[in-house]
Amino acid sequence: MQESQQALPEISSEHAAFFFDLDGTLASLQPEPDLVSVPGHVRDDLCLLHRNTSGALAIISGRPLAQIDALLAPLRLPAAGIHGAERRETDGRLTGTPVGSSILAAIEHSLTEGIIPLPGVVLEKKRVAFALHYRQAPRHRDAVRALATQVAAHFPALEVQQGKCVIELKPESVNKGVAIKKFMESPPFAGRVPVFLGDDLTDEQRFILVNQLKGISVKIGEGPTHAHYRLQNNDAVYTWIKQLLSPGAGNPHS
Ligand SMILES: O=P(O)(O)OC[C@H]1O[C@H](O[C@H]2O[C@H](CO)[C@@H](O)[C@H](O)[C@H]2O)[C@H](O)[C@@H](O)[C@@H]1O
Repeated sequence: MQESQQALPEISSEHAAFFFDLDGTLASLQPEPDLVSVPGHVRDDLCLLHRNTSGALAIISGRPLAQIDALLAPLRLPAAGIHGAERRETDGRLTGTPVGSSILAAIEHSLTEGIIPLPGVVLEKKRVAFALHYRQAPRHRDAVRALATQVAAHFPALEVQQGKCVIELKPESVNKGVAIKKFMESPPFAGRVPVFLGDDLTDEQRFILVNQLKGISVKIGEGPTHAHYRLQNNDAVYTWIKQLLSPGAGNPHS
């Protein structure tokens, strides 16, 4: 893991496939998930970049597709939601990873009961995953992790994942790396250079994957990382996207 990175290289949208994380990358972190928004000018720029790449731009997020769409409306981009458990392909086709409803009900019951003695901890239920948020009650971090681990032990199809002030229970067969690889297998992504921007600890494995694919990995914010490049914050991401859209960007011959 490194602390500092070189300046981002020139990137031509003709040859790149862009993958954006949402919270912490396209949107600034907020005290609660529902308070998040993506500025209108950023949505406009994503729309242009999507067009300039002939559609090779996808959102890779822990949020469900429905929330991704609500945050980016009216855009409906190719996307992997719930860390890849839900996917919308370039042609709009939807696929999902199923988890039995009785399992989901049992987990929801255990987590709901389990957080009663942990005031300030919020349970977010996604279609096939759960997030236990402790941003408002950081003192409960260890108890939240213990609860999630204990519940996951009964359901091997699910695994525990640490995020920023959140512990998630998600299908173990999916992750953002698998989602990026799948997009890269078909047009318009295939044959392009993958560019992935993320901010979280869970994005580190994705940075390693993108490095292996000879792509461009970009960490948002501070801290050690496997990413080769860094942008300091969301505003720097917005400025960088804007630069990609300027005439001749990334094309030394124009
Ligand atoms: O993969 P991402 O797009 O980065 O999504 C990761 C999780 O983001 C959300 O939680 C995080 O953002 C919240 C709003 O800023 C913040 O309050 C929370 O502490 C963060 O963990 C979302 O609620 C989760 O479902 C996503 O998995």
